[in-house]
Amino acid sequence: MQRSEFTVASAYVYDRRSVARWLLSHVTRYWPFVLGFYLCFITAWAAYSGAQALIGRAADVLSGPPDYAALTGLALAVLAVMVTDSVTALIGSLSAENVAARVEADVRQEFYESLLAKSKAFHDRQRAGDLMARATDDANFVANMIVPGATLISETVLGIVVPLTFIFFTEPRLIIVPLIFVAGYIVTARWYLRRLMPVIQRQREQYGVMNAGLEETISGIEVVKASAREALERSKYLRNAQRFRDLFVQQGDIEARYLPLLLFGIALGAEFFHALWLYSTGDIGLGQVVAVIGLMNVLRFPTFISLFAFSVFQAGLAGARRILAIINAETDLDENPNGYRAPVRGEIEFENVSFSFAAHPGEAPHQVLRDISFRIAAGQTVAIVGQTGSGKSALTQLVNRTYDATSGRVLIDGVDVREWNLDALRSQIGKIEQDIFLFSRTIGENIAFGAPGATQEQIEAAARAAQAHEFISRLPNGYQTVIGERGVTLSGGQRQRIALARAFLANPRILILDDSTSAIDSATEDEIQRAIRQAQQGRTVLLITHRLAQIRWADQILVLDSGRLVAAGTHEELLRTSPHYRRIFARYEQPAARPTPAPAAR
Ligand SMILES: Nc1ncnc2c1ncn2[C@@H]1O[C@H](COP(=O)(O)OP(=O)(O)OP(=O)(O)O)[C@@H](O)[C@H]1O
Repeated sequence: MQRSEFTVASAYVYDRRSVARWLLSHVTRYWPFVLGFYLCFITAWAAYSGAQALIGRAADVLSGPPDYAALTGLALAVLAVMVTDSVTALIGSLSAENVAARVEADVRQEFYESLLAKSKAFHDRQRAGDLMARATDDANFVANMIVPGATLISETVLGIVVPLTFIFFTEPRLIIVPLIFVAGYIVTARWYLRRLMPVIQRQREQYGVMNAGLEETISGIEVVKASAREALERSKYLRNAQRFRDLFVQQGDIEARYLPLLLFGIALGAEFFHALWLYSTGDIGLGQVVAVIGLMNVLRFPTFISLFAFSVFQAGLAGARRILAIINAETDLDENPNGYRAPVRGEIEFENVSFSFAAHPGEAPHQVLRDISFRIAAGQTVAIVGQTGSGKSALTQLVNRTYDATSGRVLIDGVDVREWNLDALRSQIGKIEQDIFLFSRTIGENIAFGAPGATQEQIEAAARAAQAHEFISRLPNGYQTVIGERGVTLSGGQRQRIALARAFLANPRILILDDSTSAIDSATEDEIQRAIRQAQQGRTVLLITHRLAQIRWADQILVLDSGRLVAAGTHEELLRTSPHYRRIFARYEQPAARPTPAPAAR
């Protein structure tokens, strides 16, 4: 069974063992519509071919003595079958459209849920723009694969089989040429598809690459502008767009060599010749000649349209392959639905923990944490210090299972984090990241992100505790102010206070604060420090910070150096015993020459 960090109990189960099975399981979910489509289209093609046979019979009547009653009957019959053809084709199309629209929506939903279920390590390896291309464009191609792709292919098959059946019953000998044509058609169409498929697959991939580049440039537009890299980014995009265009030109080249149309022309001529020869020997009448040529002409549409239908179908198949590859991609963690659930007390223990980020294929894994052991009692505040890149963030990411330790154990309240139910564990651990992410929703919704049922009073109380209420109240719409894309309309300090309010409201038993007071002025810092001190009450806090005042308050300080825990203790102890700490302390002290707020009594 596939691992997953998130599952929807009521989700429909699709067969994901291969692309064909997956698509089939999506389509057959709506089998009554599929059945409706086929019944309608078989009727429509039978009616259309039947009309040709009736016209042939009319030609027979016309070549004999005048029989107006028979001609009127035949004309009415042609009218009736053509109306039947139109009505059933219409109902059939509606059924097919219904299936396509539903499958497209289902595929997107399934893809989205699978993305939510993947681990952070999986997302580290993916480019957001490429995932978006799969969710939007590829899902759309899957729908196109059904309408017009599969419907036109079905029409192609019906549009060949039905007229051939009518030809056989008109005159069995006249089936020879159409059968040779069908054999030639199958061989040439297969050859065409084999050439087309790799080009279309590359097209889909290239679209993902192009989209990923676009997404990166837009997300990093500030860096692009600050570095005056517009021209370079433009030429990179142009190269990607040209590669995409070239693949379409290549597709056009393959399509231009579509041989079945040429075969059809030859077959029509040969069949006409054969029919006339049988007519000249008196084996068949004029009506049969007219009917058979009419039926042969019916083959023209399916032969022609299959060129387009195959391309659309192949593009859908390539899109489906790309979507299913992500859905089926192995993820590292599992939500452990039957795992341990309990209110967290807040005790954290690392037992000989080592950790490496998953390496790219062919690369040696880069060990970030090495053989780390320590114990934090519930309710303690622990500062983690060390040079940049020493593994401070990585260490905290093992606590809430953003990643799993490569070896050793991380225990919360004496239970290995891997044995915890993932939801129970994560919902009780709050984190304020270095780079605070705010959603383009109202400030109130952002604060209530971890506690969706919170009332306005609770949201405001949390904002007050985080020293954020005042600035929020000054905003034009207060708590209803919608934050711009990626929170750009707020300053760094304001964002940090919103993140703190979010943490207050979620009220986690363990709180991780990653460098959360960097780059703010001292007045704001003072407010934030007050908020942080409040946040520390009654919970275990892991603090990654360069602020000496905060480090001094800590019950315990962990000193990391290149992924190793080189010292642990209180500020005074470490000053006496750890040269590493003294060095870090000295470095932190210099930029802190400006007044830092006095540590509050704890
Ligand atoms: N997603 C990732 N994939 C691979 N390597 C990573 C990833 N994130 C961080 N690293 C690497 O892991 C090492 C430790 O990073 P980490 O962010 O834990 O350091 P840090 O001590 O928190 O640094 P800083 O103080 O600069 O935030 C670094 O060498 C970094 O390059």
